[in-house]
Amino acid sequence: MAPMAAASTSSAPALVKPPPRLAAAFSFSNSMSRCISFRSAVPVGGRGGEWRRRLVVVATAGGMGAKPTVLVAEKLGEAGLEVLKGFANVDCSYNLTQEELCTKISLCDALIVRSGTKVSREVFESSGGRLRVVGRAGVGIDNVDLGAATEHGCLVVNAPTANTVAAAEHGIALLTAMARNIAQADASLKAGKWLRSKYVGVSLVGKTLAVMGFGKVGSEVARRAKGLGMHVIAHDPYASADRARAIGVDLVSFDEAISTAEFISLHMPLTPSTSKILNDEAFAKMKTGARIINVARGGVIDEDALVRALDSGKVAQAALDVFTEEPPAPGNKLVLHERVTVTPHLGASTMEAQEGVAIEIAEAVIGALKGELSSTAVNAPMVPAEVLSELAPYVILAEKLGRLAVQLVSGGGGVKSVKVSYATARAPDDLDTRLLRAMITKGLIEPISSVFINLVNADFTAKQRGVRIAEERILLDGSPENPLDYIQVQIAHVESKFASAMSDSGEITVEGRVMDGVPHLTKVGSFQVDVSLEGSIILCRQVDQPGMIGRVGSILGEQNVNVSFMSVGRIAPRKHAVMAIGVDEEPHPEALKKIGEIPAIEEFVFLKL
Ligand SMILES: NC(=O)c1ccc[n+]([C@@H]2O[C@H](COP(=O)([O-])OP(=O)(O)OC[C@H]3O[C@@H](n4cnc5c(N)ncnc54)[C@H](O)[C@@H]3O)[C@@H](O)[C@H]2O)c1
Ligand SMILES: O=C(O)[C@H](O)COP(=O)(O)O
Repeated sequence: MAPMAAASTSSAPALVKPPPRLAAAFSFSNSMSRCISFRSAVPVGGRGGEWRRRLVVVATAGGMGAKPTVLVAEKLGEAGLEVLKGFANVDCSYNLTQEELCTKISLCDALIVRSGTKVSREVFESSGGRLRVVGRAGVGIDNVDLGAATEHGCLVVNAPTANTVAAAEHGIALLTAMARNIAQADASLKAGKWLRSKYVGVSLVGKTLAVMGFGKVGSEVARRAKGLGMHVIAHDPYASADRARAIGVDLVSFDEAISTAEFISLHMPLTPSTSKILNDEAFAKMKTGARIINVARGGVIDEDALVRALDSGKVAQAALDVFTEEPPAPGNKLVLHERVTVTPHLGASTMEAQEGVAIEIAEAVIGALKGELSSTAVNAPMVPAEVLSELAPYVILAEKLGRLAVQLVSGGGGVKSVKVSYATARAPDDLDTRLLRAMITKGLIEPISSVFINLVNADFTAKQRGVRIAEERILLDGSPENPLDYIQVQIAHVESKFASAMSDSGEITVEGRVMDGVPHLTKVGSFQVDVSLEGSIILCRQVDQPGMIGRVGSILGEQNVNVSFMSVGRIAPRKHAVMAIGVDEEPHPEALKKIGEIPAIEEFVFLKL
């Protein structure tokens, strides 16, 4: 047992023993059966302890240190597969039915898909919690149930850039092919006909193209169309006018775009607000003889309305790479329509794009499996690596304060109103608290539930459980060198099993700081303490008198419980004091009982960190 000498009572908290090396974790897993833990904060020496990110694959279903398993459910470029194989067991199983996918998924840590696999709620439910990452080898994530992914704490990453040019080139290919009836003329000639007058086309130069969705693909299409001599306008409620102006494009309203253009090219994502955005009403506003190109998603067009517009002559032609149902059912009227040019979702299908996408998604999935926060995360905030590294010890502090606070609640389940205060000299823009909030949530909820919490599902889970977490910043004068001075967590409208943890205003209150890179508990209720946050903690309120530290220490010593820290905070000499004792092992209930029987001890609580 560690000696307990030199502990003292004073109004300033006394530090008895320096903390041993700390290695707490921001974990993407809640149990050793899950594949990753991001053990993020290991002081590696140097002044004040330098924090370095350390990524540890802790376990898979195959046991500690076993490789994770990645299911690749659609064809992926070889280069990406090679990258994956260097890190994981890779199971390439294409054309799975939903049932087969649901069966396989419980054995997989990651899943990689393109647009042809529906990653439904059922898939997440069937994974039994093992699936940590879904990688979408492409842009559109409308085939992934993001809500279900988030609820299951599963990160979704995509590969948003590698197929941009391919999609833009395909858009231009469809535009030019449609204008000159290439597909129809080709089919006709192959059928032995020579119909020169039937396939007279229309010119592009000087015509107006409306680009609907001025993102990555849309802007590349616009750039290329300008090269063809077209007048390009765009509609995108979220795009920057400066960026559009830089390539000579005017941003206009939806109605202006569709009513003034001869060609309308769709480049927005499929979302509830873009679903069937081209419908009867929109077609009615178009110029007669308008031409439509869609390399975005089939669902942004009301396909029945487009058939009607084609049949009435309102729309002269359409060129479609994407369909509401893929593959379209046999007999689909658009596919068979004489004035519609179709391709089977080939926008991203160039050799170059597929290799690029495969590498991009392989790297994103491996990063996510290692616990790194991804720059292409779709359902989690992106936290830059340098911010993460700086926040690492505060991340641990945040989780432990949450854990302590909830264990102080009698009953635990009634936590509804939490206030987190960040005392900082930094301006709000220089302190991103999302990660800290997520970790406090993890600390608050995990001890009282079977849910595991990570950055993906923290806010969702808190909301679902009716836990309201209000954040406030206490702006301090001084140097903003460190991100935070202290974090305080308060739980309101609850009773505490340790009455001294209640602040004067009636909330359970715990406060902590990072000292020399190590998280410390520095306040409980209105008592100041100082105990390094590791192992477990015993908090005792006692009548402040000599010999208390020795008595408690001897009881723990008899039980071979190692004391790592002791500190005492008191209100005034010989009145009440709160003693915080850090212990490496969980004391036997008998020892706790004996501590409780010391006459001067008024209350005590044992808390696991
Ligand atoms: N056919 C293919 O193989 C293929 C290949 C790549 C991308 N895509 C699809 O193309 C689309 C665009 O991809 P991207 O990489 O350019 O995405 P992006 O996110 O860079 O761009 C989408 C743009 O749409 C805008 N937008 C959102 N709602 C809108 C609305 N109601 N009206 C107008 N604009 C709106 C956004 O502000 C954004 O600028 C996606 O649907 C993607 O899935 C298809
Ligand atoms: O959204 C995308 O990236 C494209 O639609 C490509 O889809 P694919 O990967 O199925 O070709």
